[in-house]
Amino acid sequence: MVVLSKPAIHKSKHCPTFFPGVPLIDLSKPDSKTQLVKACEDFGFFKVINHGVPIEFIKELESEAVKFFSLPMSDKEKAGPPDPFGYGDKKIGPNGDVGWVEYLLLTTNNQSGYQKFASIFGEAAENFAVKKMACEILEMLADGLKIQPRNVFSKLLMDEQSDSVFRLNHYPPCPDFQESNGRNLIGFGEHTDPQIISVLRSNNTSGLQISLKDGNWISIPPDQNSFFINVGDSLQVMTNGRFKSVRHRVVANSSKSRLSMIYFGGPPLSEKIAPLPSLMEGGDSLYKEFTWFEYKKSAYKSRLADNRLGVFEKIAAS
Ligand SMILES: C=C1C[C@]23C[C@@]1(O)CC[C@H]2[C@@]12CC[C@H](O)[C@@](C)(C(=O)O1)[C@H]2[C@@H]3C(=O)O
Ligand SMILES: O=C(O)CCC(=O)C(=O)O
Ligand SMILES: [Fe+2]
Repeated sequence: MVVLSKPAIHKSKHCPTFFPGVPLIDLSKPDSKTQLVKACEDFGFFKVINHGVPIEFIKELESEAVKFFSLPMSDKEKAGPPDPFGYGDKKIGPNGDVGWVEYLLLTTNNQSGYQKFASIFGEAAENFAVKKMACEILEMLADGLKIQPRNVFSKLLMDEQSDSVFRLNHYPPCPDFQESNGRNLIGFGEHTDPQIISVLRSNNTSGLQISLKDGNWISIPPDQNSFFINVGDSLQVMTNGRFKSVRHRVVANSSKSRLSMIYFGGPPLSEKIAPLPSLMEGGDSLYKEFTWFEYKKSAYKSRLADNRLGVFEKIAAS
């Protein structure tokens, strides 16, 4: 990777330990919808097993990604810059955020100019079958919340105009960096995902951390056979704050590289993002009305760690 500027070194008061309490949900079990709702309320994050995505597809996609990131920089740069889609190195977003990461950002609706890469990864992403799984989870959540119709969330991802993104992140090992006294080199700085739902699969290298409601950071043990699900800002709004979009980050590893693949399921640009009427206690929305286009426009003016929903919150009357 070309060093452009120095990624942040994060000083945490406590060295994070692996947290045993992250909800593990077996999607084949009949009671999983209740557990899904609880996980979205308590953490905005959970791990799923028996997800139905063939492991061969995941492995195939992983080996394509390894091949891509092993290419000479001059070849990788042919797929860049990453605004809005393409190859990026260290710089994340347009507003000065940096991390110890290189990545490939792709649209899932094939309007990307990077056809060569879109065709390898775009098709693989479909085969990756994550969209189907994401929709199943969203339908189980609607059932768990007792909302009709059950495709109230999933139809947004199924829409032809769905503004979804597929991302491959590669965090090379950083051998010069000695982890000590709770200091971590940031691979991907803390943030929430703006979309409805994010589906993440990584290799067996650790690094992902989530923030609990009390603000403590916990490390998520990697599991290459499972998927990790994040509630995004849009789902927080649609549930009027009942589900929490999870703050998360990735810390770099001194000896092993981490490879992650994430599907960000988003709505069509014209979609109004607002609480579902049945979830508005006392009829009040916590948020001002906005479309996904307006939210994205505002998000792209923000820094990674910003609270992007803040400007759309209604100030509680005193
Ligand atoms: C700093 C930024 C990068 C980001 C767009 C943003 O302005 C704020 C949100 C960031 C994020 C986080 C989740 C996804 O990785 C991402 C693709 C997204 O939709 O929002 C990134 C954006 C990015 O890397 O371009
Ligand atoms: O790479 C990871 O494990 C997570 C990255 C992430 O949160 C993101 O790309 O939005
Ligand atoms: Fe994220």
